[in-house]
Amino acid sequence: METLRVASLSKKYGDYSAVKDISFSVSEGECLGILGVNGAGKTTTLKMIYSANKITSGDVYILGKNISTLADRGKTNLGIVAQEDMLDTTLTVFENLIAHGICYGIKLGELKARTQKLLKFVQLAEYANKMISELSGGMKRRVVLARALLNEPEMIILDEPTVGLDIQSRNIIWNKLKMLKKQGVSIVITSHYMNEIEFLADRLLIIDSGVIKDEGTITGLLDKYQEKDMEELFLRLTNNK
Ligand SMILES: Nc1ncnc2c1ncn2[C@@H]1O[C@H](COP(=O)(O)OP(=O)(O)OP(=O)(O)O)[C@@H](O)[C@H]1O
Repeated sequence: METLRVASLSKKYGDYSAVKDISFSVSEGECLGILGVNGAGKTTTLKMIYSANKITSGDVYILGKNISTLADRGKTNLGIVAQEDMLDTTLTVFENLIAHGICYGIKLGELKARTQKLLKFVQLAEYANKMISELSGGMKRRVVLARALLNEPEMIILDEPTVGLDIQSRNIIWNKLKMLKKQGVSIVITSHYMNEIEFLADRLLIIDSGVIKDEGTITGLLDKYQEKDMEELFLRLTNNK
């Protein structure tokens, strides 16, 4: 089943075209890795999918529904890990998740149970009552991942989820994402870490200057361009080689 379909999506900031007529789709339980140099248009694309950016033209369908027709756009089926953590530093870890869950209309009893389960899932159960300011960067990213999963989304969108994290924190996040994928959750992820993409992505979308340069499986693209690794492939498709 198709979880996400992006059709002829474009974004202009004033006269500048950041995303130009791109189309792709993601199936149930599939992970799509979006690669591109700084400024290629990855975040702009993701933000249009999760309704943080106004779409200039084109359509986004989540589980077959055009998001422009949804009253509460995209909220119901999406989990979002944006580049910025956007955690409330005046609240504890537990309170942050509860406040977020309330926004989704999850009943308090159920919300508390989910929060406890998710904090265990991201290995932060013992930090539940700590203030956000007492956490390391890696711990905060794990709280953001737990927060993204509170509404039990069918698709998670992650914009550079592990940037700056140590390998332990990265591994925790990667393994959790792999587990979710096995459970049928669809994932769209951007990253500058090729090993992250190699570990998680079933399919790649390489974008450059707002257009799709190519897409396919890692092995399919390596074969097509006769490159031996992802870095070489990436450099070739983004005109740096
Ligand atoms: N709010 C904005 N107003 C004007 N231009 C913007 C805005 N946001 C992004 N841009 C421009 O749009 C282009 C695409 O930016 P975007 O953030 O989507 O790139 P990206 O591929 O996510 O880059 P990075 O890897 O650095 O996160 C860039 O040229 C950027 O300067």
